Amino acid sequence: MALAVRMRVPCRALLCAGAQLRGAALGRPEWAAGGGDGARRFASLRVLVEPGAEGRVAVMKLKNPPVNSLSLDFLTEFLISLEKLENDKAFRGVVITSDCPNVFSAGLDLREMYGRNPGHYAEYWKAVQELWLRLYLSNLVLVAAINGSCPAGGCLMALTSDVRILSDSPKSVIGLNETLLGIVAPFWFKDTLVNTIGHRASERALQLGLLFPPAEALQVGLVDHVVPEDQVQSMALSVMAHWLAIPDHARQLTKAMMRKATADRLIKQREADIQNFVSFISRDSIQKSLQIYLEKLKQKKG
Ligand SMILES: CCCCCCCCCC/C=C/CC(=O)SCCNC(=O)CCNC(=O)[C@H](O)C(C)(C)COP(=O)(O)OP(=O)(O)OC[C@H]1O[C@@H](n2cnc3c(N)ncnc32)[C@H](O)[C@@H]1OP(=O)(O)O
Repeated sequence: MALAVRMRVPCRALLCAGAQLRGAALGRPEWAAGGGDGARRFASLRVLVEPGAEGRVAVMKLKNPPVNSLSLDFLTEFLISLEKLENDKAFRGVVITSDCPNVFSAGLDLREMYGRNPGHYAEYWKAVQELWLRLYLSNLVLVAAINGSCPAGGCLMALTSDVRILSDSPKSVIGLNETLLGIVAPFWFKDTLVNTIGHRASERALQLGLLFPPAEALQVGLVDHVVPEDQVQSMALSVMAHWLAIPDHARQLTKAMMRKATADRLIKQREADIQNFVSFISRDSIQKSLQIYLEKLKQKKG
């Protein structure tokens, strides 16, 4: 019952139950507690959660190598971890960072959107929506410690945070580059960007599929700080301390006031958005674009 009362996002429990079933069906343990404070430190295959130095802050490390693509399995494990943190009153803030060198997240997993059936596309898109809603409306202070490349869905994930710190490295580019793949960022990706950098800058960034290098990302307001790579984590914790100095109730209500209307737009038309996605992604022309893009990614190596 307590869980039901705390639920602000429809179907979350169902999604998580589905994830656990899928994990069980694959015959692997979903969670392994570790360390002296096992109750607070937990890990799934693809998400590592560690308490920060002061205990009020958790660090979530994305570890879905090689590039932290947001596969369905990754999304379900991430959502379960986040729910655990939301339900644990001891935690007030979360730093989200990557365990994969040079990449924060490559965004949505292209293999989930290419060559599958409509049922799979629908299940996948529902999980992507869920990720955005849960992060965007989180009561926790979220700080994205972006220690590498951050395109498309990776950028969306970072944009849900309250603060973004980007490593000052040539690999650390960030943006919604969907048009470069021949696909279109959904309205709620666009809304999140507009809420962060404004309408004109978003229009340009979205149409051109811009991936901003650190200095430009800072200038346009896509990130809040750019620091040397080895200072990303410490900067995130220091910014977090600043945000945690504000009383939770006042900060949380203010965050909801700023974000609820944007989230409600999707909540009101979730099913239609799923259907739009399924019919868009199933088009032959879109599948062809994705195929070409995937081939380009592979050829890059050879
Ligand atoms: C009007 C109607 C509206 C309807 C609405 C419908 C809208 C649909 C929108 C759907 C939205 C999508 C958002 C997305 O997130 S799409 C994903 C976009 N991501 C990218 O463009 C990033 C692609 N990747 C890279 O650029 C690079 O990989 C990297 C992140 C810069 C890292 O480079 P690095 O050199 O380290 O690594 P490699 O490129 O060699 O990659 C290693 C292997 O990983 C595979 N890979 C990379 N990215 C992805 C991915 N996103 N999904 C799946 N797999 C990925 C790559 O192919 C390599 O695989 P290999 O080892 O098997 O060759």
